[in-house]
Amino acid sequence: MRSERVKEAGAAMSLEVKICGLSEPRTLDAALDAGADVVGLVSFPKSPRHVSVEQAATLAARARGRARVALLTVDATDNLIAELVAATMADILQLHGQESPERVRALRLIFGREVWKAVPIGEAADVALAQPYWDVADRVLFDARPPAGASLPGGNGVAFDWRLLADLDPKQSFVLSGGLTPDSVVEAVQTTRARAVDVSSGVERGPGVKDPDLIAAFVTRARSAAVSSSQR
Ligand SMILES: O=C(O)c1ccccc1NCC(=O)[C@H](O)[C@H](O)COP(=O)(O)O
Repeated sequence: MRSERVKEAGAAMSLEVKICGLSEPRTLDAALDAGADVVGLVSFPKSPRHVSVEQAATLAARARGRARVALLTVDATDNLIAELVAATMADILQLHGQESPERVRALRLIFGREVWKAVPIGEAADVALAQPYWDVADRVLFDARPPAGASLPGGNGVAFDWRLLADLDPKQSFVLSGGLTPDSVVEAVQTTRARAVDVSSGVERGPGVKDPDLIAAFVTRARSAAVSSSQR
């Protein structure tokens, strides 16, 4: 019995924290110094967080050995992903477009990387959109559905109703994303019992302008959320 409790506590306390959309060494270092588990690099030219292949290579080299690197793409071609993977040796491919389950399966086979598939949540029925991805992706990343007229499929600083995830099988390992902030991450983790969280806008002073203090606060609060959840 005790070993189960210890295992559960360990699992709950091993909340993984991803800081996404890092684009310069100074704020990447802030995320690394804060203890982020994953740093996300966005390859999507319309994004204020977009980095070139060369920039991604520099940032990934800086993170190596300190955090896992997630490459974030949107309906990207094999060639672009191959170029980015070769330049960064990224650990995770985060697919944030309309990629089908078959595409997810194929990319995982081609590149041999962990694959996270973003699923947009706007209403209860949207949670079922994750169904076909559980078996092909390593993780589903639940993000808020972009608001009408948004130019980005993610990184919009919009949260969804976390209660919509209440009926998920606890064995399903997902990443909670969408509008999280240092002030909301504790409630978000306690509401969803997420084992991983992801943030971009909530640690920025402006679009694409990451703030080291907000990054540190987010990681600290997320860690405290994991501890308090494990004690419930
Ligand atoms: O961050 C972006 O600019 C972005 C652009 C295009 C597709 C996805 C993007 N971000 C994906 C992420 O993983 C974000 O961290 C996630 O959407 C949460 O963003 P936020 O609500 O701003 O915290």
